[in-house]
Amino acid sequence: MSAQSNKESLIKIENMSLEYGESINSTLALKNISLEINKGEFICVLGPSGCGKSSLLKCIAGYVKPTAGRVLMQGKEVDGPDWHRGVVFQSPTLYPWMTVNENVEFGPKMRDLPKAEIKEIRDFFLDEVNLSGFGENYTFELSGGMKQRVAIARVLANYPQVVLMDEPFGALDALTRENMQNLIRNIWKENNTTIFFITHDVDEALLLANRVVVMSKQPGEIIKIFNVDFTNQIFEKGTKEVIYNEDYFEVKNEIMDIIHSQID
Ligand SMILES: Nc1ncnc2c1ncn2[C@@H]1O[C@H](COP(=O)(O)OP(=O)(O)OP(=O)(O)O)[C@@H](O)[C@H]1O
Repeated sequence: MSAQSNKESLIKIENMSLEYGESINSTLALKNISLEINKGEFICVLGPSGCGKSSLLKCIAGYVKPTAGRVLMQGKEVDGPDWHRGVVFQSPTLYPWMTVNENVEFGPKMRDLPKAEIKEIRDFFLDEVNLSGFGENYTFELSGGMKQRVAIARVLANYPQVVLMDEPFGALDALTRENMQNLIRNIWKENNTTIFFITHDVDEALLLANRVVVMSKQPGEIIKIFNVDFTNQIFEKGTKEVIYNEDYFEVKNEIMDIIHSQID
């Protein structure tokens, strides 16, 4: 069964607007956003630079409070950060004085889990991100892609209900980026994770998401939501065949047209 046919609501954004600052110096970043994120979905958000994508993610994470409207998670209003909503940023935020093992263990330790369980969780997720064998390394000894994989393992080790990713692969070279896309797609599929993922890259969105949300220029509003299935097709056929199919180009062109119409 695809994630689309299994609709159990996890996050509900209701008529949300966000204004930074006050009076003449204020910036309206988001306007009237309504969106439902269902369990097991992989949602990618696209839009022109400065349209409010990161602001939207921060509101869902609970880092920023909307000026109007609200964000609900399983019916309860989000009123601050919480490990149920794990966040992965473009630059991995790891503790440089800790080893890879210690970084991944951090969340489960904070939750006072038994030692054996912490070790089990750590080993499981380091294996998921193909970093078994690097546990004793310090993070400064790793490449950019490896650091980002540690950051993903560290978030997943908390078993969050949703993983919020803000251009997580934006700073990586093209090959590492493709590997990371394959990795996150596999993690999503294997663990039935819910992922909310911001990107500038239309191909990245189409190759990962079940739904692609396209936003307007600032103040960010949702212009259109595309239901797509290329990510599932990749499991069956392989990346290249999907990219070169007609449906793919049709959706890609429509999204590009919308984004271009929003750039002055
Ligand atoms: N803390 C803040 N204080 C004031 N204005 C802010 C703040 N954070 C963001 N903004 C403004 O809000 C608008 C949306 O910013 P945001 O970073 O959410 O957009 P974005 O779509 O993620 O941008 P990009 O694609 O360039 O990363 C921009 O005009 C930005 O300058």
